[in-house]
Amino acid sequence: MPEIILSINAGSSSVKISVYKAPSAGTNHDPTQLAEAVISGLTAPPASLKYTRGDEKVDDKSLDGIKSQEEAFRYILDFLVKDKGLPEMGKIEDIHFTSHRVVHGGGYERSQVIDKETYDRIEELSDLAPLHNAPALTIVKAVSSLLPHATNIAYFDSSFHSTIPAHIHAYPIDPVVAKKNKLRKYGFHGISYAFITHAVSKYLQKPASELNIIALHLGSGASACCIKNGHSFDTSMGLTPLAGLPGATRSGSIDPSLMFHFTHSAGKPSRSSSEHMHITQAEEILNKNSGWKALTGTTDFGVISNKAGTDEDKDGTYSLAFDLFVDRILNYVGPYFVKLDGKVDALVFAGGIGEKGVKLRAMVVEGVRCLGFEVDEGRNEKLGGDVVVDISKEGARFKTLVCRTDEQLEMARGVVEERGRFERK
Ligand SMILES: Nc1ncnc2c1ncn2[C@@H]1O[C@H](COP(=O)(O)OP(=O)(O)O)[C@@H](O)[C@H]1O
Ligand SMILES: CC(=O)OP(=O)(O)O
Ligand SMILES: [Mg+2]
Repeated sequence: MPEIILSINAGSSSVKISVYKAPSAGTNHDPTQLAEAVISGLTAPPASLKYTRGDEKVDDKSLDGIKSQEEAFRYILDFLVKDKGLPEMGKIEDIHFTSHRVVHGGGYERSQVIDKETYDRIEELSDLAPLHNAPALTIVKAVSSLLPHATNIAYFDSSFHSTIPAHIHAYPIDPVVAKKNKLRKYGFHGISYAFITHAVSKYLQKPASELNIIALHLGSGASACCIKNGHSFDTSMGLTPLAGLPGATRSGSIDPSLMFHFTHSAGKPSRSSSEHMHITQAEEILNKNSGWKALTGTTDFGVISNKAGTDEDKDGTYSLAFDLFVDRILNYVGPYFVKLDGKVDALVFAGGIGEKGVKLRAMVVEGVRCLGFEVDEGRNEKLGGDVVVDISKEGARFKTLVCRTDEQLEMARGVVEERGRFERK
C-alpha cells in the first residue's frame, strides 16, 4: 500500500500542493512527486490553476470564485481525488501525512505534529503573520474533517532563522518588554531557504556547513537571507513578514512614524479582524493595501516588469515600482556581502519573481557589479529545467544562481526523514 504525503504550501497569493509517494522505510531516497497543483493569483482574481502529473502538464485554467486559501485547498483536493490518472489519490485513507507550511512558528525551532496545543499556539501567532497563519489554519481544519486519518505536521518558515545571533535578532527596545512579549526578529521563507541551501550545496559540491550565500526569495512576499556556513545569519523580515522588502500588497520597511501621518485612525481595530486575528487599520493598510497593489494597481510583478519603461508606462508608474524594488533589494545584498566578509559562494535568486523575473535579475546584478557579480545575458534569459542554474558571466568573480525553490518537497523530505517522530502511537 503506497504511503502518500500531501504537502501544502499556503502563500499569501497562492496555494501549492504536491502529492508524494514516500520511499520504503529504511531507504533514504527522496519522496517521489506524483503530481503538483498550484492555484495562484488569489490577490489578483481570477485565480488560475496549473496542474502537472509526473512530467506532464495536464491542466492550465482560469478559476472564477476562488478567493481564499481554504477555497483553493478544497478545490485542489477534490480535483486530485477525481483525477483518474492519479489512482494513488483514489483512496484517501492512503494519505498518511499532510505537511503544512506555517509562516510564523514563534519559538518552535522544528516541525510539530498539529495537536490541540500546537493549533492554539499557531492561532495565537496569527496577529504576527496576518496574511498567513490564519489561512493556513483554515486548511488544517479542512484536512481534519476531510482526511481524518492523516497526521497534520506543521513546518515553520521561522524555524530556519533560529540560528540568527542575538545582536542581530534583538530590537533596540526595552529588553524587559521585548522578553515578555517575545518581540524579536523571527524571519520567514525559511523552508525555502533550507531548500536553497541544500540545492546550492549539492550544485556547488560544497558541504552545506561551509556554504556562504546571499539568497533572495522574491514572491508575493519577498525577503533576503544571509546564509553563513549553511545557517541563517540574518534576514530581512522581522517580528512579522511585513519588515524588509516590499511585496505584492505589503509596504516592507518604512519609517515607523509614517503611519501616524498617514491616518489618525491607524491604531483602531481593522474591520476585517476575525476571531483568528486582531489587527489595526495601520497593519491592514501596510499588509494588504500597499506594495505593488498601491503603487500600480496590480499585484503581478510580471505585469510591472513588462510595462516598465514602455509606451504603456506613460506616467512612469511601473518604472517607479520596478526601480524601487531593485533599490530595496540592493539595500540587503551589499550589507550581507559585508557580513560574509566578502567570502560569498553565490548570490541566489528564487521565488516566483526571482525565478521568472529576467529583467529584475539583470538589474539587481548590475547594481552589485562593483562587488564582482555579472550576469550572462543569454544564460539569464534561457534557464533550462534544472533546479539550480548558473547565470554568471564567464570570468565573473562571484557566482549568480537561480534556484527553483520547492517548499513542498522540503517539507515532504522532512516527513520522510523524521517519520518515526510523527507516527501515531
Ligand atoms: N514573468 C514574470 N516576471 C516577474 N515576476 C513574475 C513573472 N511571472 C510571475 N511573477 C510573479 O511571481 C509572484 C508569485 O511568486 P510566488 O513565489 O509563486 O508567490 P507566493 O508568495 O504566493 O508563493 C507574483 O508576484 C507574480 O507576479
Ligand atoms: C512569508 C511570506 O511572505 O510568504 P509568501 O511570500 O508566500 O506570502
Ligand atoms: Mg511563496
